[in-house]
Amino acid sequence: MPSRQPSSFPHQQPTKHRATFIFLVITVFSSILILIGVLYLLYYLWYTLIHRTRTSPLDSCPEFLKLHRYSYKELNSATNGFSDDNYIGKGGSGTVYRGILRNGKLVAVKMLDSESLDAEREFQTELRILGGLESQFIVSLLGYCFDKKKRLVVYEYMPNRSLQESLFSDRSLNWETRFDIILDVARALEFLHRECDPPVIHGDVKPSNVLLDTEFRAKLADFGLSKLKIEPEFGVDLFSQDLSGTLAGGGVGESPAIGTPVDSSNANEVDFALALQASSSSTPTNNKVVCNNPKFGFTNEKGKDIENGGGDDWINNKFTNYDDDLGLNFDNNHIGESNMNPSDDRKTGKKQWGKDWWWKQEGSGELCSKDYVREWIGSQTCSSANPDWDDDKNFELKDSNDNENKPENEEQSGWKRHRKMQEWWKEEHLDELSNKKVEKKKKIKRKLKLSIFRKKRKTNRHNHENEIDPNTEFSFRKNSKKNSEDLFSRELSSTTSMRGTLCYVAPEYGGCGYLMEKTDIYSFGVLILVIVSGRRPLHVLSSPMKLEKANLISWCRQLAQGGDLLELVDERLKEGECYNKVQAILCVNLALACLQKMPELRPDIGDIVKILNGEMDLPVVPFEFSPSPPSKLVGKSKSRRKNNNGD
Ligand SMILES: Nc1ncnc2c1ncn2[C@@H]1O[C@H](COP(=O)(O)OP(=O)(O)OP(=O)(O)O)[C@@H](O)[C@H]1O
Repeated sequence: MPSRQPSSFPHQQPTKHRATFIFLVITVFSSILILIGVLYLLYYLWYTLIHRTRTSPLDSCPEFLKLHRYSYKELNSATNGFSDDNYIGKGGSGTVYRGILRNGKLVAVKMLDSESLDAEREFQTELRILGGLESQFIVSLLGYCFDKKKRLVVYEYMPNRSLQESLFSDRSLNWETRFDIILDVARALEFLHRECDPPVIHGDVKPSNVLLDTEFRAKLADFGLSKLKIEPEFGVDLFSQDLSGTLAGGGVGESPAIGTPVDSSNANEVDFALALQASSSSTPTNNKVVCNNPKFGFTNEKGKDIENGGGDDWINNKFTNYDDDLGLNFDNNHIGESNMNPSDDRKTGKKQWGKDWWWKQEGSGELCSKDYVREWIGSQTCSSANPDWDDDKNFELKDSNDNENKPENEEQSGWKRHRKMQEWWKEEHLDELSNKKVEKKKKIKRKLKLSIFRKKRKTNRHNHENEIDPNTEFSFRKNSKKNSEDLFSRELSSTTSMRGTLCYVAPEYGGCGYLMEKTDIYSFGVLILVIVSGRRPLHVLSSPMKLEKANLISWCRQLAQGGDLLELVDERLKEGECYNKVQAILCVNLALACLQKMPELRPDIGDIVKILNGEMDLPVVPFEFSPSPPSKLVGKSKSRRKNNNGD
């Protein structure tokens, strides 16, 4: 049998070769395609990464897309290289310059301090919130510039600058203008609280944030500290909580009370506000402690009443025993004693907070308390048209005469005081600062685990955040200028350690509590008093008689008791009797209503506008007690008032 020959072999060979060839071609092509794909992917990743670092993180937010983004070059030429000629003013977060854009539009350009993390946060908050607001009572945000480390915000230009400058300058504002400004600010708040969805809480209502146009109509500005009232941040209903459960404990280590910040990392932020508020308390007896900050370990008012078996009288006491006046109240007899955690002895031993240090006059060679306050008071020691301030200047002179042995000019002594103030604060807060540092380091570690890509950036950022330099943490004049006028020219202002502005911030907020509409209402109350009186909220004067007027809110409450509210009106208005007395009384009474300690008792902004427009009567204001300074300091004036009242 013939063997089987592979008859098809000659035909199969080329077929097999062809198949191999096709297979090879496909393999090569697909390899090339895969390679191209991988290369493209790598290129895409690289491009995105590079591109991302070159654009603003704000670009991805829809709110910012509608805002105009200016180039730094454009703003640089608009402000003539940010020249001194175009310098308008300096605030806590940056410097403001006047500028003219290429289209001829006059603008105000705020250059934020690039070093400050607060500035970065405020920059984003300002753009996110103000960028979306449109109202004739709110300053318009025209655009922004984000260039490497530089952050600039462009606003409409307000020719008459801030209310702060107008109110405390030689050109006094007449009554009509003042009343209109009050109404404008009320309308601005009405817009924010009632017409915006979600409502916006401004968080920093004060004269330097009220800007005036050509006709002196006011617009609210500076939304760097503002908040949108959105859940869940605002999910905690501050005032419908079980007060008994929350307040009864109140001691150290127990649940913090309402309005008390939960985040211990923020605790530092409130401390100084509390300290100064503590210092404002001056009634030696009968004061109840309502500070609930666990850091200080004070027993709250209700807790104390319960201890004393008087729990049911709590609400009543609230209205009759409130001391105050920048807000929180402290028992002078107990601060640093029974209410204090023994572990806090360190704080109380050296600290003078429990004893009304700011009422105390000259010390024993130590930096006296008045000097601390002077630091806070700021520019009132500089030029002013207010007759009271002349007294203050005389006092300054007297001080320097007393110290003839140590001749030093105002600038030197000012700096010396400032340094001492910083040292004092550093010493007081050293432990807290290092605790904060450790806390934040832990946070960074956690965050680093979450992201590999942003590892480097995040580390840098947070390390920077951790670099707590006590010298800058609490600085009154971070950007101090050389001349002596600037030495005192910073108004009480938001600092890196305190959110909001001292004296304007509501007691329940205290720097890091929940920002609510009623927090703005409190600040608005202070603003009304400042506008009506032409005085700053905290104003230390030389003569004992005037010392009782140092705290504007406290003084106003005393006047309310005596029924002589018009005494509060700016002397410059009183001179020619050129003001509307009915409106003035209405304003002061309204302010008192806004300054209620219990936030829910303050009127809401809708009612305030109606009251100012004469469409609604002022609600009856519950009586709140305000103390006088220690009698040895104001003995004369007190007795005089008593006599006047026929007591
Ligand atoms: N749009 C504007 N038009 C005209 N002047 C302005 C404008 N914005 C701000 N200014 C001026 O610049 C000054 C500084 O403003 P800025 O908002 O930086 O600080 P501030 O409100 O005084 O203080 P802080 O930021 O600490 O609250 C203001 O007092 C005001 O005189």
